[in-house]
Amino acid sequence: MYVKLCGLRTAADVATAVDAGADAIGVVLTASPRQVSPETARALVREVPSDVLTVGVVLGVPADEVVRLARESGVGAVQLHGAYPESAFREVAVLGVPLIRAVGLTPETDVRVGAFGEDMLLLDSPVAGSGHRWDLSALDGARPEGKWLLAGGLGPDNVAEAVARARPWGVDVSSGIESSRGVKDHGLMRAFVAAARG
Ligand SMILES: O=C(O)c1ccccc1NCC(=O)[C@H](O)[C@H](O)COP(=O)(O)O
Repeated sequence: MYVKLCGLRTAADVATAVDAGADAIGVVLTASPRQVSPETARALVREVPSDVLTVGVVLGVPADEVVRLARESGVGAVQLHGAYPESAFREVAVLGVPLIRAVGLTPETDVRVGAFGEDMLLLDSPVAGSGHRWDLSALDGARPEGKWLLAGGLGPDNVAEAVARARPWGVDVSSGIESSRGVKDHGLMRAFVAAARG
């Protein structure tokens, strides 16, 4: 089970994620209570061992700005949230790093991993980083195959049940490992990784 911990903001968050065994860590580079500057992101990702993927998370900024933010921060992958067209993925692909397409699941969603040139698909609640769960029965007629991550309102207490129901390749979390908005709880981070793999 691939585990990504998102919205990290401090060196202690990153050290805890790595020590807990996360496969990927996310830093939010655009408007959010969890946003970090490219300079802060660069300092954080520098501390991450090469076998842990560092993901820059973006929403609502144009593709050329995504490229600039990724270069300035030095992240090893980019997660594009929301209504980015395929052309935006082509533009961001100039970075030569793995891309994650993060979307809410609707009847119109293309659930083929790689349909937009991405390396992973992330199925999330309609409002990114909100901690809201969504109805997993929507997957019944539209289950992706391959490298897809489940997100949206997951936490240590519900991730095992959600994994059993949705059978994703991996999971992603932000709100469910926080003590308050934007503040990671290191105990919850460790508990989440253990529960996801349990
Ligand atoms: O966290 C944010 O504030 C955020 C802002 C803009 C784009 C994405 C954002 N977060 C993405 C994530 O944290 C996760 O990929 C995912 O949405 C899960 O969030 P949560 O439901 O809080 O676990």
